[in-house]
Amino acid sequence: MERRFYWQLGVLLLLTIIVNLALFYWNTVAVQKSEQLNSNWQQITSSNLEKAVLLAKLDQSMGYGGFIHHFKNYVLRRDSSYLLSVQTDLAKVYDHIHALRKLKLSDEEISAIDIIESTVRTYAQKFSEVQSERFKRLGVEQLDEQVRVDDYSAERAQESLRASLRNSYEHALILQAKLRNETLSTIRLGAFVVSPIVCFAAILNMIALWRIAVLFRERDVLFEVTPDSILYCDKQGHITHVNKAMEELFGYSKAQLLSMKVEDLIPESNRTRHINLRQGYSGNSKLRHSKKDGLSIIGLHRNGTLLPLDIAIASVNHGAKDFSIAIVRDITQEEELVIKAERDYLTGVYNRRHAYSLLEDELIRANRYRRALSVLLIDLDNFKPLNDQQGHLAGDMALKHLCEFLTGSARPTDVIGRWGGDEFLIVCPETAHLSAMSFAQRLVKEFAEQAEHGLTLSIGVVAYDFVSDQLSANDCVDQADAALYRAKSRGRDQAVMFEVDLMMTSN
Ligand SMILES: Nc1nc2c(ncn2[C@@H]2O[C@H](COP(=O)(O)OP(=O)(O)OP(=O)(O)O)[C@@H](O)[C@H]2O)c(=O)[nH]1
Repeated sequence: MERRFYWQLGVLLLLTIIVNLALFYWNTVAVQKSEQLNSNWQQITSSNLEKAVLLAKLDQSMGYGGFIHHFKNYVLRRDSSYLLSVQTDLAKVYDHIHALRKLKLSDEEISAIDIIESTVRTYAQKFSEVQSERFKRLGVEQLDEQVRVDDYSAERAQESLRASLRNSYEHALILQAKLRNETLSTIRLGAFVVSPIVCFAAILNMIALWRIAVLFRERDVLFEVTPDSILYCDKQGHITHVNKAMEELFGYSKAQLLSMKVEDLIPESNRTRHINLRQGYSGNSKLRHSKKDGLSIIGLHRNGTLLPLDIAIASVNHGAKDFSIAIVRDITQEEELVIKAERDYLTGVYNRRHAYSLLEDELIRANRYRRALSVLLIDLDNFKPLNDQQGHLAGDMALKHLCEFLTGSARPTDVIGRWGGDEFLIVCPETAHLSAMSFAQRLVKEFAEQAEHGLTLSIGVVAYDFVSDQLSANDCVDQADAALYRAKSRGRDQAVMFEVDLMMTSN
Protein backbone atom coordinates (compact mmCIF):
# COMPACT_ATOMS: atom_id res chain seq x y z
CA MET A 1 0.00 0.00 0.00
CA GLU A 2 2.75 2.40 1.05
CA ARG A 3 4.88 1.35 -1.95
CA ARG A 4 1.97 2.04 -4.30
CA PHE A 5 1.47 5.43 -2.74
CA TYR A 6 5.12 6.36 -3.30
CA TRP A 7 4.80 5.19 -6.91
CA GLN A 8 1.79 7.42 -7.37
CA LEU A 9 3.66 10.36 -5.88
CA GLY A 10 6.57 9.67 -8.23
CA VAL A 11 4.28 9.62 -11.28
CA LEU A 12 2.64 12.82 -10.11
CA LEU A 13 6.00 14.51 -9.74
CA LEU A 14 7.02 13.37 -13.23
CA LEU A 15 3.76 14.66 -14.67
CA THR A 16 4.23 18.02 -12.97
CA ILE A 17 7.75 18.28 -14.39
CA ILE A 18 6.50 17.40 -17.91
CA VAL A 19 3.69 19.95 -17.68
CA ASN A 20 6.08 22.64 -16.53
CA LEU A 21 8.57 21.81 -19.30
CA ALA A 22 5.74 21.91 -21.87
CA LEU A 23 4.59 25.26 -20.52
CA PHE A 24 8.14 26.56 -20.63
CA TYR A 25 8.55 25.32 -24.22
CA TRP A 26 5.32 26.90 -25.43
CA ASN A 27 6.08 30.09 -23.64
CA THR A 28 9.53 30.25 -25.25
CA VAL A 29 8.06 29.58 -28.71
CA ALA A 30 5.40 32.27 -28.22
CA VAL A 31 7.99 34.81 -27.01
CA GLN A 32 10.29 33.99 -29.95
CA LYS A 33 7.44 34.44 -32.42
CA SER A 34 6.38 37.72 -30.93
CA GLU A 35 10.00 38.95 -30.91
CA GLN A 36 10.30 37.98 -34.57
CA LEU A 37 7.05 39.83 -35.27
CA ASN A 38 8.36 42.89 -33.57
CA SER A 39 11.78 42.84 -35.22
CA ASN A 40 10.26 42.26 -38.69
CA TRP A 41 7.96 45.16 -38.22
CA GLN A 42 10.78 47.38 -37.00
CA GLN A 43 12.95 46.43 -39.97
CA ILE A 44 10.20 46.99 -42.51
CA THR A 45 8.96 50.23 -41.00
CA SER A 46 12.38 51.77 -40.45
CA SER A 47 13.72 50.95 -43.95
CA ASN A 48 10.45 52.02 -45.62
CA LEU A 49 10.25 55.16 -43.56
CA GLU A 50 13.80 56.12 -44.52
CA LYS A 51 13.01 55.42 -48.18
CA ALA A 52 9.79 57.45 -47.99
CA VAL A 53 11.58 60.42 -46.39
CA LEU A 54 14.36 60.33 -49.00
CA LEU A 55 11.83 60.07 -51.86
CA ALA A 56 9.91 63.05 -50.46
CA LYS A 57 13.13 65.06 -50.14
CA LEU A 58 14.16 64.07 -53.67
CA ASP A 59 10.73 65.15 -54.88
CA GLN A 60 11.05 68.45 -53.10
CA SER A 61 14.58 69.23 -54.23
CA MET A 62 13.86 68.24 -57.82
CA GLY A 63 10.31 69.29 -58.75
CA TYR A 64 8.27 72.45 -58.26
CA GLY A 65 10.19 74.72 -55.87
CA GLY A 66 13.27 72.57 -56.47
CA PHE A 67 16.15 72.24 -58.90
CA ILE A 68 14.16 72.07 -62.21
CA HIS A 69 11.89 74.96 -61.22
CA HIS A 70 14.83 77.19 -60.27
CA PHE A 71 16.73 76.07 -63.37
CA LYS A 72 13.86 77.13 -65.65
CA ASN A 73 13.47 80.46 -63.89
CA TYR A 74 17.19 81.05 -64.14
CA VAL A 75 17.28 80.26 -67.84
CA LEU A 76 14.04 81.72 -69.15
CA ARG A 77 13.80 84.81 -66.94
CA ARG A 78 17.56 85.29 -67.11
CA ASP A 79 17.39 85.92 -63.37
CA SER A 80 20.80 85.28 -61.80
CA SER A 81 19.26 85.27 -58.32
CA TYR A 82 18.18 81.66 -59.05
CA LEU A 83 21.75 80.57 -59.69
CA LEU A 84 22.56 79.72 -56.10
CA SER A 85 19.23 77.93 -55.60
CA VAL A 86 19.89 75.83 -58.70
CA GLN A 87 23.32 74.85 -57.47
CA THR A 88 22.13 74.12 -53.92
CA ASP A 89 19.16 72.03 -55.06
CA LEU A 90 21.28 70.11 -57.56
CA ALA A 91 23.71 69.17 -54.81
CA LYS A 92 20.76 68.08 -52.64
CA VAL A 93 19.33 65.97 -55.46
CA TYR A 94 22.65 64.17 -55.88
CA ASP A 95 22.87 63.69 -52.11
CA HIS A 96 19.36 62.20 -51.93
CA ILE A 97 20.02 59.91 -54.90
CA HIS A 98 23.26 58.81 -53.28
CA ALA A 99 21.49 58.16 -49.97
CA LEU A 100 18.70 56.23 -51.71
CA ARG A 101 21.22 53.97 -53.39
CA LYS A 102 22.60 52.99 -50.01
CA LEU A 103 19.24 51.50 -48.99
CA LYS A 104 18.17 47.98 -49.75
CA LEU A 105 16.52 48.31 -53.15
CA SER A 106 14.85 46.08 -55.66
CA ASP A 107 16.08 45.91 -59.28
CA GLU A 108 13.09 48.00 -60.43
CA GLU A 109 13.86 50.66 -57.83
CA ILE A 110 17.53 50.76 -58.90
CA SER A 111 16.62 51.24 -62.56
CA ALA A 112 14.07 53.94 -61.57
CA ILE A 113 16.76 55.78 -59.65
CA ASP A 114 19.14 55.39 -62.62
CA ILE A 115 16.52 57.07 -64.88
CA ILE A 116 16.05 59.94 -62.37
CA GLU A 117 19.80 60.43 -62.02
CA SER A 118 20.33 60.40 -65.79
CA THR A 119 17.59 63.06 -66.25
CA VAL A 120 19.17 65.17 -63.47
CA ARG A 121 22.58 64.81 -65.09
CA THR A 122 21.07 65.99 -68.46
CA TYR A 123 19.63 69.06 -66.71
CA ALA A 124 23.00 69.65 -65.02
CA GLN A 125 24.69 69.44 -68.43
CA LYS A 126 22.26 72.00 -69.87
CA PHE A 127 22.76 74.17 -66.84
CA SER A 128 26.53 74.38 -67.35
CA GLU A 129 25.99 75.05 -71.05
CA VAL A 130 23.55 77.95 -70.59
CA GLN A 131 26.11 79.79 -68.59
CA SER A 132 28.39 80.16 -71.68
CA GLU A 133 28.48 83.42 -73.79
CA ARG A 134 26.89 81.70 -76.81
CA PHE A 135 23.61 81.09 -74.93
CA LYS A 136 23.43 84.65 -73.59
CA ARG A 137 22.77 85.91 -77.13
CA LEU A 138 19.84 83.57 -77.80
CA GLY A 139 16.20 84.67 -77.54
CA VAL A 140 13.86 83.15 -74.91
CA GLU A 141 12.19 80.79 -77.34
CA GLN A 142 15.46 79.57 -78.75
CA LEU A 143 16.83 79.24 -75.26
CA ASP A 144 13.81 77.24 -74.18
CA GLU A 145 14.34 75.05 -77.19
CA GLN A 146 18.00 74.51 -76.26
CA VAL A 147 17.48 73.67 -72.59
CA ARG A 148 14.38 71.52 -72.97
CA VAL A 149 14.87 68.09 -71.38
CA ASP A 150 12.44 65.21 -71.66
CA ASP A 151 11.77 64.51 -67.99
CA TYR A 152 8.66 62.41 -68.54
CA SER A 153 10.59 59.16 -67.87
CA ALA A 154 12.01 60.65 -64.64
CA GLU A 155 8.49 61.48 -63.47
CA ARG A 156 7.38 57.91 -64.29
CA ALA A 157 10.41 56.60 -62.40
CA GLN A 158 9.51 58.69 -59.34
CA GLU A 159 5.94 57.47 -59.56
CA SER A 160 7.16 53.85 -59.73
CA LEU A 161 9.35 54.40 -56.64
CA ARG A 162 6.31 55.67 -54.73
CA ALA A 163 4.27 52.70 -55.89
CA SER A 164 7.02 50.32 -54.83
CA LEU A 165 7.00 51.96 -51.39
CA ARG A 166 3.25 51.47 -51.14
CA ASN A 167 3.61 47.82 -52.21
CA SER A 168 6.33 47.27 -49.67
CA TYR A 169 4.04 48.54 -46.89
CA GLU A 170 1.20 46.38 -48.07
CA HIS A 171 3.49 43.36 -48.25
CA ALA A 172 4.79 44.09 -44.75
CA LEU A 173 1.23 44.30 -43.43
CA ILE A 174 0.34 40.93 -45.01
CA LEU A 175 3.52 39.34 -43.65
CA GLN A 176 2.85 40.82 -40.22
CA ALA A 177 -0.74 39.49 -40.18
CA LYS A 178 0.53 36.04 -41.17
CA LEU A 179 3.12 36.00 -38.42
CA ARG A 180 0.61 37.27 -35.90
CA ASN A 181 -1.80 34.46 -36.83
CA GLU A 182 0.98 31.89 -36.51
CA THR A 183 1.88 33.23 -33.04
CA LEU A 184 -1.72 33.14 -31.92
CA SER A 185 -2.15 29.56 -33.20
CA THR A 186 0.96 28.46 -31.29
CA ILE A 187 -0.33 30.06 -28.08
CA ARG A 188 -3.82 28.56 -28.61
CA LEU A 189 -2.40 25.11 -29.35
CA GLY A 190 -0.28 25.34 -26.21
CA ALA A 191 -3.27 26.35 -24.15
CA PHE A 192 -5.44 23.65 -25.76
CA VAL A 193 -2.93 20.83 -25.15
CA VAL A 194 -1.40 21.93 -21.87
CA SER A 195 -4.46 23.24 -20.05
CA PRO A 196 -6.17 19.83 -19.67
CA ILE A 197 -2.88 18.30 -18.48
CA VAL A 198 -2.43 21.14 -16.00
CA CYS A 199 -5.98 20.59 -14.73
CA PHE A 200 -5.41 16.85 -14.54
CA ALA A 201 -2.12 17.32 -12.67
CA ALA A 202 -3.81 19.79 -10.32
CA ILE A 203 -6.57 17.25 -9.56
CA LEU A 204 -3.97 14.55 -8.93
CA ASN A 205 -2.08 16.95 -6.69
CA MET A 206 -5.23 17.61 -4.72
CA ILE A 207 -5.91 13.87 -4.38
CA ALA A 208 -2.34 13.26 -3.22
CA LEU A 209 -2.54 16.09 -0.71
CA TRP A 210 -5.88 14.82 0.51
CA ARG A 211 -4.43 11.31 0.96
CA ILE A 212 -1.43 12.70 2.80
CA ALA A 213 -3.78 14.68 5.03
CA VAL A 214 -5.78 11.49 5.72
CA LEU A 215 -2.58 9.61 6.55
CA PHE A 216 -1.51 12.37 8.89
CA ARG A 217 -4.93 12.37 10.55
CA GLU A 218 -4.80 8.57 10.93
CA ARG A 219 -1.29 8.80 12.33
CA ASP A 220 -2.34 11.48 14.83
CA VAL A 221 -5.35 9.43 15.94
CA LEU A 222 -3.22 6.28 16.29
CA PHE A 223 -0.56 8.25 18.08
CA GLU A 224 -3.03 9.47 20.66
CA VAL A 225 -5.19 6.37 21.15
CA THR A 226 -2.51 3.68 21.23
CA PRO A 227 -2.12 2.18 24.70
CA ASP A 228 1.66 2.22 24.24
CA SER A 229 3.51 5.36 25.22
CA ILE A 230 5.31 7.03 22.32
CA LEU A 231 8.06 9.59 22.56
CA TYR A 232 10.11 11.45 19.93
CA CYS A 233 13.44 12.93 20.88
CA ASP A 234 16.22 14.73 19.03
CA LYS A 235 19.91 13.79 18.89
CA GLN A 236 20.60 15.56 22.18
CA GLY A 237 17.76 13.70 23.94
CA HIS A 238 15.33 16.63 24.12
CA ILE A 239 11.76 15.32 24.04
CA THR A 240 9.97 16.78 21.01
CA HIS A 241 6.71 14.85 20.82
CA VAL A 242 4.73 12.66 23.22
CA ASN A 243 1.30 11.04 23.25
CA LYS A 244 -1.38 10.83 25.93
CA ALA A 245 -0.23 7.39 27.16
CA MET A 246 3.24 8.82 27.80
CA GLU A 247 1.75 11.50 30.06
CA GLU A 248 -0.15 8.85 31.98
CA LEU A 249 2.84 6.49 32.27
CA PHE A 250 5.21 9.03 33.82
CA GLY A 251 2.67 11.35 35.49
CA TYR A 252 3.89 14.52 33.73
CA SER A 253 1.79 16.80 31.52
CA LYS A 254 2.64 17.09 27.82
CA ALA A 255 4.03 20.61 28.33
CA GLN A 256 6.28 19.38 31.14
CA LEU A 257 7.55 16.44 29.10
CA LEU A 258 8.34 18.69 26.13
CA SER A 259 10.63 20.77 28.33
CA MET A 260 12.50 17.67 29.57
CA LYS A 261 15.24 15.38 28.32
CA VAL A 262 14.78 11.62 28.01
CA GLU A 263 17.25 11.04 30.84
CA ASP A 264 14.96 12.99 33.23
CA LEU A 265 12.69 9.93 33.02
CA ILE A 266 15.46 7.55 34.13
CA PRO A 267 16.71 7.06 37.71
CA GLU A 268 19.90 9.06 38.30
CA SER A 269 22.06 5.96 38.78
CA ASN A 270 21.20 4.71 35.26
CA ARG A 271 21.41 8.02 33.38
CA THR A 272 24.98 7.78 32.08
CA ARG A 273 24.37 4.25 30.82
CA HIS A 274 21.18 5.41 29.14
CA ILE A 275 22.92 8.35 27.42
CA ASN A 276 25.53 5.92 26.04
CA LEU A 277 22.80 3.56 24.86
CA ARG A 278 20.85 6.35 23.21
CA GLN A 279 23.91 7.74 21.43
CA GLY A 280 24.77 4.22 20.28
CA TYR A 281 21.30 3.90 18.76
CA SER A 282 21.34 7.37 17.17
CA GLY A 283 21.40 7.32 13.37
CA ASN A 284 20.59 3.60 13.28
CA SER A 285 17.27 3.21 11.54
CA LYS A 286 17.03 -0.46 12.59
CA LEU A 287 14.35 -1.08 15.18
CA ARG A 288 15.85 -2.10 18.50
CA HIS A 289 14.01 -3.79 21.27
CA SER A 290 15.31 -3.49 24.81
CA LYS A 291 13.77 -6.79 25.87
CA LYS A 292 15.02 -8.77 22.88
CA ASP A 293 18.46 -7.16 23.26
CA GLY A 294 18.44 -8.29 26.89
CA LEU A 295 18.41 -4.74 28.23
CA SER A 296 16.35 -3.97 31.27
CA ILE A 297 15.34 -0.35 31.35
CA ILE A 298 13.92 1.23 34.47
CA GLY A 299 11.88 4.44 34.25
CA LEU A 300 11.27 7.03 36.94
CA HIS A 301 7.69 8.15 37.58
CA ARG A 302 7.08 11.72 38.65
CA ASN A 303 6.19 10.43 42.14
CA GLY A 304 9.53 8.60 42.40
CA THR A 305 8.19 5.09 41.65
CA LEU A 306 10.47 2.92 39.53
CA LEU A 307 8.87 1.50 36.38
CA PRO A 308 10.19 -1.63 34.67
CA LEU A 309 10.02 -0.76 30.95
CA ASP A 310 10.21 -2.45 27.60
CA ILE A 311 11.38 0.03 24.96
CA ALA A 312 11.47 -0.29 21.17
CA ILE A 313 13.60 2.41 19.53
CA ALA A 314 14.05 3.43 15.90
CA SER A 315 16.19 6.33 14.76
CA VAL A 316 15.19 8.36 11.75
CA ASN A 317 17.68 10.30 9.72
CA HIS A 318 16.30 13.46 8.11
CA GLY A 319 19.43 15.12 6.77
CA ALA A 320 20.80 17.24 9.58
CA LYS A 321 17.80 16.38 11.77
CA ASP A 322 18.27 13.01 13.40
CA PHE A 323 15.59 11.96 15.78
CA SER A 324 14.53 8.80 17.58
CA ILE A 325 11.10 7.34 18.19
CA ALA A 326 10.68 5.24 21.32
CA ILE A 327 7.66 3.07 22.06
CA VAL A 328 7.64 2.54 25.79
CA ARG A 329 5.63 -0.11 27.63
CA ASP A 330 5.28 -0.56 31.38
CA ILE A 331 5.99 -4.24 32.00
CA THR A 332 5.20 -4.30 35.75
CA GLN A 333 2.19 -6.56 35.23
CA GLU A 334 4.10 -8.73 32.77
CA GLU A 335 6.89 -9.16 35.29
CA GLU A 336 4.34 -10.01 37.98
CA LEU A 337 2.89 -12.70 35.72
CA VAL A 338 6.36 -14.07 35.07
CA ILE A 339 6.98 -14.19 38.83
CA LYS A 340 3.67 -15.99 39.30
CA ALA A 341 4.56 -18.50 36.60
CA GLU A 342 8.07 -19.13 37.90
CA ARG A 343 7.82 -18.79 41.65
CA ASP A 344 6.29 -20.79 44.44
CA TYR A 345 3.33 -18.80 45.80
CA LEU A 346 4.13 -19.55 49.47
CA THR A 347 7.89 -19.28 49.78
CA GLY A 348 8.87 -17.09 46.80
CA VAL A 349 11.61 -19.48 45.65
CA TYR A 350 11.36 -21.02 42.16
CA ASN A 351 8.58 -23.58 41.69
CA ARG A 352 9.37 -27.15 40.70
CA ARG A 353 8.83 -26.64 36.95
CA HIS A 354 11.09 -23.60 36.72
CA ALA A 355 13.72 -25.07 39.06
CA TYR A 356 13.80 -28.18 36.88
CA SER A 357 14.23 -26.07 33.74
CA LEU A 358 17.05 -24.06 35.35
CA LEU A 359 18.71 -27.32 36.44
CA GLU A 360 18.61 -28.47 32.80
CA ASP A 361 20.26 -25.17 31.71
CA GLU A 362 22.97 -25.51 34.33
CA LEU A 363 23.70 -29.11 33.30
CA ILE A 364 24.16 -28.00 29.66
CA ARG A 365 26.37 -25.09 30.72
CA ALA A 366 28.50 -27.29 33.02
CA ASN A 367 28.91 -29.85 30.24
CA ARG A 368 29.75 -27.18 27.64
CA TYR A 369 32.34 -25.35 29.77
CA ARG A 370 33.57 -28.44 31.69
CA ARG A 371 32.63 -26.95 35.03
CA ALA A 372 31.70 -28.69 38.26
CA LEU A 373 28.08 -28.79 39.41
CA SER A 374 26.30 -29.92 42.58
CA VAL A 375 22.69 -30.45 43.52
CA LEU A 376 21.26 -30.55 47.04
CA LEU A 377 17.86 -32.07 47.80
CA ILE A 378 16.73 -30.79 51.19
CA ASP A 379 13.87 -32.14 53.30
CA LEU A 380 12.53 -30.91 56.63
CA ASP A 381 12.65 -33.58 59.31
CA ASN A 382 9.57 -34.29 61.33
CA PHE A 383 7.55 -31.58 59.65
CA LYS A 384 4.31 -33.55 59.71
CA PRO A 385 3.97 -33.48 63.52
CA LEU A 386 4.36 -29.66 63.45
CA ASN A 387 1.58 -29.42 60.92
CA ASP A 388 -0.60 -31.83 62.80
CA GLN A 389 -0.06 -30.32 66.24
CA GLN A 390 0.24 -26.57 65.50
CA GLY A 391 -1.75 -26.31 62.31
CA HIS A 392 -0.92 -25.60 58.66
CA LEU A 393 -0.30 -21.93 59.28
CA ALA A 394 2.58 -22.74 61.62
CA GLY A 395 3.77 -25.23 59.00
CA ASP A 396 3.63 -22.51 56.32
CA MET A 397 5.61 -20.16 58.53
CA ALA A 398 8.24 -22.86 59.05
CA LEU A 399 8.51 -23.40 55.26
CA LYS A 400 8.89 -19.67 54.66
CA HIS A 401 11.47 -19.43 57.37
CA LEU A 402 13.42 -22.30 55.82
CA CYS A 403 13.44 -20.59 52.42
CA GLU A 404 14.68 -17.34 53.93
CA PHE A 405 17.39 -19.33 55.63
CA LEU A 406 18.34 -21.11 52.40
CA THR A 407 18.35 -17.88 50.38
CA GLY A 408 20.49 -16.16 52.99
CA SER A 409 22.94 -19.06 53.06
CA ALA A 410 23.29 -19.81 49.33
CA ARG A 411 25.25 -17.87 46.71
CA PRO A 412 23.38 -15.47 44.42
CA THR A 413 24.27 -17.77 41.53
CA ASP A 414 22.67 -20.80 43.23
CA VAL A 415 19.19 -21.81 42.12
CA ILE A 416 16.73 -22.52 44.94
CA GLY A 417 13.45 -24.26 44.15
CA ARG A 418 10.62 -25.91 46.01
CA TRP A 419 10.57 -29.51 44.85
CA GLY A 420 7.31 -30.32 46.63
CA GLY A 421 5.78 -30.27 50.14
CA ASP A 422 8.68 -29.77 52.53
CA GLU A 423 11.34 -30.69 49.95
CA PHE A 424 13.66 -28.09 48.37
CA LEU A 425 16.30 -28.22 45.68
CA ILE A 426 19.47 -26.14 45.45
CA VAL A 427 21.50 -26.20 42.25
CA CYS A 428 25.06 -24.98 42.87
CA PRO A 429 27.00 -24.16 39.67
CA GLU A 430 30.81 -24.42 39.77
CA THR A 431 30.71 -26.35 43.02
CA ALA A 432 32.58 -29.66 43.33
CA HIS A 433 32.33 -32.50 45.89
CA LEU A 434 34.10 -30.99 48.87
CA SER A 435 32.51 -27.56 48.64
CA ALA A 436 29.06 -29.06 48.09
CA MET A 437 29.36 -31.34 51.08
CA SER A 438 30.69 -28.64 53.36
CA PHE A 439 27.89 -26.30 52.21
CA ALA A 440 25.27 -28.99 52.95
CA GLN A 441 26.75 -29.69 56.34
CA ARG A 442 26.81 -26.01 57.17
CA LEU A 443 23.12 -25.78 56.27
CA VAL A 444 22.27 -28.77 58.48
CA LYS A 445 24.21 -27.36 61.38
CA GLU A 446 23.14 -23.72 61.17
CA PHE A 447 19.47 -24.59 60.60
CA ALA A 448 19.37 -26.88 63.59
CA GLU A 449 20.87 -24.10 65.71
CA GLN A 450 18.29 -21.50 64.91
CA ALA A 451 15.14 -23.38 63.85
CA GLU A 452 12.04 -23.37 66.04
CA HIS A 453 10.05 -26.41 67.01
CA GLY A 454 13.20 -28.56 66.89
CA LEU A 455 13.09 -28.79 63.12
CA THR A 456 16.16 -30.16 61.39
CA LEU A 457 17.25 -30.80 57.80
CA SER A 458 18.19 -33.93 55.91
CA ILE A 459 20.14 -33.27 52.69
CA GLY A 460 21.03 -35.55 49.81
CA VAL A 461 24.01 -34.18 47.85
CA VAL A 462 25.18 -35.08 44.39
CA ALA A 463 28.32 -33.48 42.95
CA TYR A 464 29.96 -33.72 39.48
CA ASP A 465 33.45 -32.56 38.65
CA PHE A 466 32.54 -32.97 34.98
CA VAL A 467 28.98 -33.28 33.75
CA SER A 468 28.44 -35.85 31.03
CA ASP A 469 26.05 -34.92 28.23
CA GLN A 470 24.28 -38.20 29.02
CA LEU A 471 23.26 -36.94 32.46
CA SER A 472 19.66 -35.72 32.57
CA ALA A 473 18.05 -33.48 35.16
CA ASN A 474 15.94 -36.46 36.23
CA ASP A 475 19.05 -38.60 36.80
CA CYS A 476 20.55 -35.84 38.81
CA VAL A 477 17.51 -35.43 41.08
CA ASP A 478 17.16 -39.21 41.44
CA GLN A 479 20.74 -39.43 42.63
CA ALA A 480 20.25 -36.58 45.12
CA ASP A 481 17.03 -38.29 46.25
CA ALA A 482 18.91 -41.54 46.87
CA ALA A 483 21.42 -39.67 49.03
CA LEU A 484 18.55 -37.93 50.86
CA TYR A 485 16.92 -41.28 51.50
CA ARG A 486 20.20 -42.47 53.04
CA ALA A 487 20.34 -39.33 55.24
CA LYS A 488 16.80 -40.01 56.47
CA SER A 489 17.51 -43.65 57.10
CA ARG A 490 20.66 -42.80 58.98
CA GLY A 491 18.61 -40.85 61.52
CA ARG A 492 17.98 -37.42 59.80
CA ASP A 493 19.67 -34.06 60.67
CA GLN A 494 22.59 -34.77 58.36
CA ALA A 495 23.89 -34.51 54.82
CA VAL A 496 24.84 -37.52 52.73
CA MET A 497 26.88 -37.46 49.51
CA PHE A 498 25.59 -39.65 46.67
CA GLU A 499 27.61 -42.69 45.77
CA VAL A 500 26.85 -45.21 43.04
CA ASP A 501 26.06 -48.06 45.48
CA LEU A 502 23.27 -45.90 46.92
CA MET A 503 21.34 -46.29 43.68
CA MET A 504 21.60 -50.04 43.87
CA THR A 505 20.41 -49.97 47.48
CA SER A 506 17.49 -47.71 46.71
CA ASN A 507 16.56 -49.81 43.70
N1 LIG B 1 1.87 -26.31 56.21
C1 LIG B 1 2.13 -26.89 55.08
N2 LIG B 1 2.34 -28.19 55.08
C2 LIG B 1 2.65 -28.81 53.91
C3 LIG B 1 2.70 -28.07 52.71
N3 LIG B 1 3.02 -28.97 51.71
C4 LIG B 1 3.13 -30.21 52.31
N4 LIG B 1 2.91 -30.11 53.65
C5 LIG B 1 2.96 -31.12 54.62
O1 LIG B 1 4.31 -31.55 54.85
C6 LIG B 1 4.29 -32.82 55.33
C7 LIG B 1 5.36 -33.58 54.64
O2 LIG B 1 5.29 -34.93 54.99
P1 LIG B 1 6.58 -35.79 55.30
O3 LIG B 1 7.82 -35.19 54.70
O4 LIG B 1 6.22 -37.15 54.92
O5 LIG B 1 6.59 -35.71 56.88
P2 LIG B 1 7.83 -35.51 57.79
O6 LIG B 1 7.21 -35.42 59.11
O7 LIG B 1 8.62 -34.31 57.43
O8 LIG B 1 8.61 -36.81 57.58
P3 LIG B 1 10.14 -36.99 57.26
O9 LIG B 1 10.41 -36.16 56.05
O10 LIG B 1 10.30 -38.41 57.03
O11 LIG B 1 10.83 -36.47 58.43
C8 LIG B 1 2.89 -33.38 55.11
O12 LIG B 1 2.23 -33.41 56.35
C9 LIG B 1 2.21 -32.38 54.21
O13 LIG B 1 0.86 -32.24 54.48
C10 LIG B 1 2.44 -26.68 52.72
O14 LIG B 1 2.45 -25.98 51.77
N5 LIG B 1 2.18 -26.16 53.96
